[in-house]
Amino acid sequence: MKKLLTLVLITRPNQVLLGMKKRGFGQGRWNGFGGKVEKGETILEAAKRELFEESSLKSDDLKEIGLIDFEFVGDPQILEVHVFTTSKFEGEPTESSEMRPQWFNVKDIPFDTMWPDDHLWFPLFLSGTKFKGYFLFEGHDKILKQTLDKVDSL
Ligand SMILES: CNc1nc2c(ncn2C)c(=O)[nH]1
Repeated sequence: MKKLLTLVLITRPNQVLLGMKKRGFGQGRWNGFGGKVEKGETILEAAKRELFEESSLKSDDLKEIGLIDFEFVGDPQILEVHVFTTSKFEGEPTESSEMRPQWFNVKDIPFDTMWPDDHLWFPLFLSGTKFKGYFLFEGHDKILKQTLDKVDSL
């Protein structure tokens, strides 16, 4: 049982745009922008749509840089998260019902208010290294098992 999700990380020199999730899954944590892949849309189309819906930014340059499977003890649904990034975008980051956007210096990423896996793979994303990961969570704070590998292609 896999659920396809997208995650978009927008960068500008020395900075990453994150959004404070205001409700729902991951509420209270800074994260990239993204969400579910709907029927009839590609994963890339979903990433662009969610980016616009959650931040008002538009990009035709999203590049997939990571693939992460998240499993939660007791939940048969595995989240397959496709991670994209770009530094080419249009618009101004704007708060939405879902997200409050804010630019962070790459040296001050607020990992203590992000998902506990993020500090493990962010360095790979920031260095432009493609990666595949797997994280087994117990609840939303404890990682029981993990794998993280650099890959040449996704
Ligand atoms: C469970 N950890 C985790 N889940 C995420 C993330 N982004 C989207 N989803 C669903 C993330 O960074 N970590």
